[in-house]
Amino acid sequence: MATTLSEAYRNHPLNLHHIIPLDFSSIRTLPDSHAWSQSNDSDNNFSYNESLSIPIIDLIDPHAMEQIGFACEKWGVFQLKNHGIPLSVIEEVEVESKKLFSLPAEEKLKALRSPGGATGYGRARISPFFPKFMWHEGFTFMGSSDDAKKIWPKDYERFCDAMENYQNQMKVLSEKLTHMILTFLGINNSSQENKWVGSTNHIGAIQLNFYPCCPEPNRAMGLAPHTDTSFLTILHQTLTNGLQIFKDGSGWVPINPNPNTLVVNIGDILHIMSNARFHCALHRVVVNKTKQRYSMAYFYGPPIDYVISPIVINCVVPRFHALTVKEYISIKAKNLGGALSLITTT
Ligand SMILES: O=C(O)CCC(=O)C(=O)O
Ligand SMILES: [Fe+2]
Repeated sequence: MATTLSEAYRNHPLNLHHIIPLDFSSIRTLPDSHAWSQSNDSDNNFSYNESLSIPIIDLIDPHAMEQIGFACEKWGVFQLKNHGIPLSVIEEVEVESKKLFSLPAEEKLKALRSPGGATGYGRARISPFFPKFMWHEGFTFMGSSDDAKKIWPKDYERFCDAMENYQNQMKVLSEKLTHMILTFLGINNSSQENKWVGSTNHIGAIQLNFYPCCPEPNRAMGLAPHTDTSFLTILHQTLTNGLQIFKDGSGWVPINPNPNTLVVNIGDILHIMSNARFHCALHRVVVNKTKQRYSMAYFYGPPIDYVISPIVINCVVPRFHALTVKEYISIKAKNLGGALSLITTT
């Protein structure tokens, strides 16, 4: 599974030689390399709409499937409670994540993601599309202990066990949500669209994110606006605000953390499969002056040779051309936000 996603990224090397091993904790003023706006235009860039809130769905509610379907149509994102992931599994991954990001820069750089690689420490994959650096560090894990061994040659097991437990739990939850979502879309469990769900032949990756305190949060960007390439993403965030979703007509809407609640968002692949019936949520992360923020995302989707095509019922015209996951990853790696419009049929 890990090798397959690596294969898709190998053809799109990221030029990481200009990564700034910025020791965020020692910085007192915002460097120009990280300044996204002038001090006088910051209000426009970072304003948001607090009058709206993203639905919170209880997974054990008998109507959860319909509620999830409606949330996907309206928002492309929802919050999930009673999700069944043990608190201890989430706490462990949080502890290990904090341990990793608190290391000195030179330790973390031992596991720097190679240009054609898919895992390890480094900047966000979307970085090359933006002129400024983000106030963010990331680490991608896909089941292998190789990167952790570079950082902790003898003492990597705790970290890897925590990541693996989290990954296994997230996979089970993703499969459950996927069955509910496909059923909502009118696809039965034995059909072709469902075959990858529950098999080992899928893509599952953990993305650890860290947003250090920032001296000028109104001029810096934690994670720039993007949609996820996944089928769906499940995210745990620590108790610091920062994640926002873009809603047409309303602007940026915060998804502030709720204890014991995960955030689930629709990625490009499900947006295509739903023939654009489901929204794929554009999201970003803003930063904070006094509070650090961590998040742990699990990206879930079909294997790279799976053909993504819109599920169309009642002679509705497909809005996207069919293509493999690998082809879509390749288009996204070159076009980011423009990728979907390149595969539309009209
Ligand atoms: O940190 C967050 O809340 C969002 C992270 C995210 O969007 C991502 O890893 O793709
Ligand atoms: Fe994301």
